[in-house]
Amino acid sequence: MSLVRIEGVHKTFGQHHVLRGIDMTIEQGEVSVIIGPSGSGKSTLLRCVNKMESISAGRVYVKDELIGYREVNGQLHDLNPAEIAGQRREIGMVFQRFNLFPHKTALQNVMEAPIQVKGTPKAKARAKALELLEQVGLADRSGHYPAQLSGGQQQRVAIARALAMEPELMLFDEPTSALDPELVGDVLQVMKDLAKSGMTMMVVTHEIGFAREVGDTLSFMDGGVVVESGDPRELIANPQHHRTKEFLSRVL
Ligand SMILES: Nc1ncnc2c1ncn2[C@@H]1O[C@H](COP(=O)(O)OP(=O)(O)OP(=O)(O)O)[C@@H](O)[C@H]1O
Repeated sequence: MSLVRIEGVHKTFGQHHVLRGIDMTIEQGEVSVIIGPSGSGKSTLLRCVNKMESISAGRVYVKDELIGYREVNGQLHDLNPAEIAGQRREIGMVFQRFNLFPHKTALQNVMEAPIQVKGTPKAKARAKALELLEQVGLADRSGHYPAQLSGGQQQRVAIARALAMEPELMLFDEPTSALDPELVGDVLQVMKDLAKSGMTMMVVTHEIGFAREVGDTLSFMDGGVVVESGDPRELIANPQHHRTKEFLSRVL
């Protein structure tokens, strides 16, 4: 069974048809990397997967559960916010900007959601958060506030924070784009380790090296469609579509 099924997804913002029929499946443990030019709809697609955006047509299923909607006689009805929040517990998201709580330490940032959302006892949430901070290489920074951490360290806290909810699926939206170049490697390493541990991941990135090395599937999006997808190494070495070729020649 595919963990994620994206079926015929369209998204319009007013007159602007941003997603024009996206079909994609992601298997358990798969790392699905999405590349494409600015404005091609990559972020919008990720945001449709966890219902941060409503979709205009189509369906998204995670673990066979329709995300964001209830289907009655072929018609989709919005789930209520509590139901959507319940589904989002299964889907961690890491953004370009880390958006940590500035007045909370790294440890408090990571502990927060399990306590607030899942009612996890504080001691248990703390122990798990410390474990996760160690996993992302920040065991010695647990008492630091975001302003005392580099961008790369903040992003690793953000990853630990998402993992604290024990998600089935992790969405990464250009997680290294806002970082100074020398900080990118540490964040990518954490993502690589996560991939190795078997996490299912959808990753929007401009890091072609990451796509080649870590991705199981690479999809090239342009103009709101998936122009081509396949094995990352093959697709990068031998793109079939002229739009993919043109894009890769600019970024490689
Ligand atoms: N909330 C919104 N309202 C109106 N238009 C939007 C909204 N969000 C995105 N768009 C538009 O949808 C298009 C696709 O945006 P999206 O952010 O998904 O692209 P992207 O491929 O992720 O680009 P980038 O690589 O620059 O992040 C853009 O033209 C953008 O202006």
